[in-house]
Amino acid sequence: MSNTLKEILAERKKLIEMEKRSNILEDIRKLKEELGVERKRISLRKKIKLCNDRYPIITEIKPKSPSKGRIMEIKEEDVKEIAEKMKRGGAIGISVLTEPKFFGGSYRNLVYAKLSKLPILMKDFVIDKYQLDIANEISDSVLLIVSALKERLGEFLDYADDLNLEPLVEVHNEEELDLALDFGAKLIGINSRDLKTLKIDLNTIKRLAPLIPKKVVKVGESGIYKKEELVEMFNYVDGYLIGSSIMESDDIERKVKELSSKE
Ligand SMILES: O=C(O)c1ccccc1NCC(=O)[C@H](O)[C@H](O)COP(=O)(O)O
Repeated sequence: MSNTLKEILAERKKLIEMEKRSNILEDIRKLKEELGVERKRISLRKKIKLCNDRYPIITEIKPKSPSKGRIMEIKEEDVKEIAEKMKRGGAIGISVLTEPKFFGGSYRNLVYAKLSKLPILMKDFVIDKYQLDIANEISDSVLLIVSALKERLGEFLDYADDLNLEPLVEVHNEEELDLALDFGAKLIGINSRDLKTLKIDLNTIKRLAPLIPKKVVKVGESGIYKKEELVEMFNYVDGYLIGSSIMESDDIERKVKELSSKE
């Protein structure tokens, strides 16, 4: 495991303990009530399958990252407008980074993003079931990273199932993919970013996607800047998750439109 991922997971563990003590669940419930947000679930998997008129992309609210540093200075109230721009641009879902230290995210951002009424993916380093309880309050889907959970993936999938939360199971190599398939994942994300080296290689998607049965919905993740790259990736996957290039753009709505459009 890389030092970065090791560091992220160690920090996450400490923060989760603090979150448990600060009763973040109650805070989320209050904010939902204040903003009038309902918990009505929408399936990302279904949205991807039903999208024919444009490329199904999930856009990510990503304020900073280990590979890029600060991408955008965001206050939580800005999240509503960013999500609206993404929706107007044609995004079929929104991924919200909730890890605070390395990605500048927050759980409260999930509530603001949900105002868009698009399916929301809670994107974090989930290692404690308490994080699924938080996702259950407001999110539609939740990311489960195989390299972070390993054999514990099964129990997290079962718990997500109990909560009726849709898991997006992230893999980066054949071994992780086998584990995801053995545990019956129905929505699989192939991350082109190696979390050990942080390097992007879109060939990872080309290599792994054909190994996934047709009934499983495949989502490519990371590293897309140009439309040509995205169009090529759609020969392999059913949906794509894009963060940095959209967040870095001067005009989020236009960038999402440009990427998602089939014209
Ligand atoms: O983005 C990073 O630097 C990073 C570092 C360590 C672990 C995970 C990381 N990113 C998480 C993601 O997978 C991306 O946020 C997501 O797929 C979007 O990627 P991109 O379009 O390249 O921003």
